[in-house]
Amino acid sequence: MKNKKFIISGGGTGGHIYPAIAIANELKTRYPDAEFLFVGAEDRMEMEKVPQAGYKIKGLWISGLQRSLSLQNLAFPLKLVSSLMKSKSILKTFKPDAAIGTGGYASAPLLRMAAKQNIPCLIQEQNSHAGITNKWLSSKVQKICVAYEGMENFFPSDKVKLTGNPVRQDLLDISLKREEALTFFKLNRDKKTLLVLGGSLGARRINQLIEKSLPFFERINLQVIWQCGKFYEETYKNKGNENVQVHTFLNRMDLAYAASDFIISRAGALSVSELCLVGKPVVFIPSPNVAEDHQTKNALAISEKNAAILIKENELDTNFEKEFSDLFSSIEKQEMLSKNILALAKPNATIEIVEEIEKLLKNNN
Ligand SMILES: CC(=O)N[C@H]1[C@@H](OP(=O)(O)OP(=O)(O)OC[C@H]2O[C@@H](n3ccc(=O)[nH]c3=O)[C@H](O)[C@@H]2O)O[C@H](CO)[C@@H](O)[C@@H]1O
Repeated sequence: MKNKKFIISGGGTGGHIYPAIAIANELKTRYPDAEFLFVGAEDRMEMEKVPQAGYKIKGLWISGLQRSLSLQNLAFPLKLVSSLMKSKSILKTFKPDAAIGTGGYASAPLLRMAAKQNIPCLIQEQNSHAGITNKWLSSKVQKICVAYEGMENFFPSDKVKLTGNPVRQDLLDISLKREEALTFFKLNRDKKTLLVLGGSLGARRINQLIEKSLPFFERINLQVIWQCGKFYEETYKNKGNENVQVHTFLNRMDLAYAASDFIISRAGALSVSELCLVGKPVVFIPSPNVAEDHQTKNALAISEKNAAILIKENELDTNFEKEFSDLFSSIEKQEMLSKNILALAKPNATIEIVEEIEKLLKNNN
């Protein structure tokens, strides 16, 4: 039997890249001889993160349409045509058995051309509000795996399958990695640890809050692992001290989660799914600057079940210290949040998505 070939496209931000890598890893365990090719946008973070995960990637000259009027939009039709042509040629050479898209603009031309060539196509939507690319592709692909109920509002209902978001397997058993994690981050074992996450690119407002709150964290004797994001590296890289470590990006998220006792995080879809598996007390500070305010919806789905604390950006100045102090001083509250958020985890999502891909392969034989 000929070895399987899978082409996978998703990127722009970590929220699209890591689901793609999780799906590839699961496919690889089932088809150890399979060939994989990723397709991304040539100037985005997938071009670095995908090879780091051990996969080949080709870049397309493509970017998203800016929401505001912008000169960049003038080049968009040209980029789209060029990406469609390059996708066609990549597909012709690689000849995949299936194409998988996890959102982000590079997946639009690739999956569009794959569908046109009758290659079985599956897309995965991470958010409770469908992204532009996935909406555009939904009529062309065979299967759409989603993480939230009610996605039939965006997609043809007969194609939708509720699986949850595919999360990297190394996050599944982090409780066993606590010791390794404390050593890895050189943490003081007598102090509690706060992990601060601004999403894959970092978050300006969270960084401002953390900088302002450092004396408060010092007062309550808390040590901090602070992921500031690559855009904010210059501003914050020297703000660390004995108790505070500043990182641009954390490559070992499993150990960062394992080391932490409290987590402050943006509410990107993948972060939320990962935090459910991790099961620690979380304060969500959703970005208000994303389409349809979807991060607030992601966070509300958790906080409404008493499974995390949600503080909106415009309430940080008045509420943060009080809410965090209450959490810090109440073991009961910490345990309740941990228990409730763990109950929302969907650890089998990746497996279920791969089973859907296998069904497509069978139907195509
Ligand atoms: C500003 C923006 O447009 N954000 C969107 C983007 O978020 P973003 O790219 O931040 O995505 P998520 O929060 O969903 O996921 C972040 C991913 O990056 C990883 N990570 C993060 C920091 C780090 O230092 N190391 C690391 O590995 C996390 O473990 C996670 O796997 O895509 C998400 C999924 O479509 C959306 O819900 C978000 O609204």
